[in-house]
Amino acid sequence: MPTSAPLLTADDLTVGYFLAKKAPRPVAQPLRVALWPGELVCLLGPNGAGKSTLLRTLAGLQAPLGGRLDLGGGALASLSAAARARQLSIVLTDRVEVGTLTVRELVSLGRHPHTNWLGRLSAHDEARVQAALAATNTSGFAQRPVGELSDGERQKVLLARAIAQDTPIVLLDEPTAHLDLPNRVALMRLLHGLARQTGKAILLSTHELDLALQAADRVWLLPANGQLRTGTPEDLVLSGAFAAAFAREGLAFDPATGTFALHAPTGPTVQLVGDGAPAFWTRRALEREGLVPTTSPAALRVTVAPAGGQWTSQAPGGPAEQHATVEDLLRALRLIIKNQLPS
Ligand SMILES: Nc1ncnc2c1ncn2[C@@H]1O[C@H](COP(=O)(O)OP(=O)(O)OP(=O)(O)O)[C@@H](O)[C@H]1O
Repeated sequence: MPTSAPLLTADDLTVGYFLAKKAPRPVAQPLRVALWPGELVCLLGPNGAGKSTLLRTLAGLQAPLGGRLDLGGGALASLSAAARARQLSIVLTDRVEVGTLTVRELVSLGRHPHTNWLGRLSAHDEARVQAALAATNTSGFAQRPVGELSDGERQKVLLARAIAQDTPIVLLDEPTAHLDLPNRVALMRLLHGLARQTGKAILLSTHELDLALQAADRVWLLPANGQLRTGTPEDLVLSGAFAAAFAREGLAFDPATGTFALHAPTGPTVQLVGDGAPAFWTRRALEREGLVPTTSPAALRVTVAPAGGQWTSQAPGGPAEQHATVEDLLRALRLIIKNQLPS
């Protein structure tokens, strides 16, 4: 745990909605959390668990049903909108209507909480805008109208605006939603570096479980039962909390590989001999076939050459057969299973 003071604390905080006749409808159990400087925190949980509701509440856009929320040492509710905007920026998933603003103009709006009443940007403000455009790889279309951008481009521009706002706390609701895989990885790397280098606390909700487990310093795990758990990704995986939060019938999280099992085994066990990338990908192919790869001795054996490019299969009592591709190997295994390993 960092030694400095937290930037934001929530105590006994209940988030949710007031329904008809002011009846409160909490979407999570009362929670106690803190955001620390320099940490990238990923808020994970299944659909409808309450991630957006929690983010909006932490940003002061939605009143809590109960409890206490402090920002920068004082109650969040007591801060003016301008003071709050100097402490905290948020990017939501809602589509923002920006008229004919160009990318640069929209990102420049991020400096608004720091400018005087005329709203004129200083050289320092301009430099911040420029740096935010560069960091998010959006300088190339700075002069284009935001209305003409693709969803992924717009998402990066909104992040650029939040970075230009340069607040100690940054909250992002599903910032990876419209990005392709390389851009998702780049974004997580950017946010992790930003938190580390600038001491900001960055909290983002995401359904990118794999990326979040790799990048997050801390995970806030919000399961459907509304009981928030926090910890390092590793502690939450090893304790079983992560698997429990995403448990579904027939879907299991495998803590040994950090992935959800896509294929249910239906075939025999195969001893897989070999290591490195060739063995990893061979294992994936065997699992897709419904086989159960193991390192222990088994009647059926597959050996992967250390440099890849060559596989050997061997049925019980049969000769060893060479294969040049995974495709050939799988074809041979299907024949062996059909003819020599009757179920
Ligand atoms: N304005 C609203 N009034 C009442 N209930 C709402 C309102 N907005 C959302 N909810 C409910 O609050 C719960 C949490 O919704 P929320 O959008 O916070 O979940 P989420 O974890 O962000 O979901 P997702 O991963 O699908 O985006 C859901 O049951 C949702 O139906």
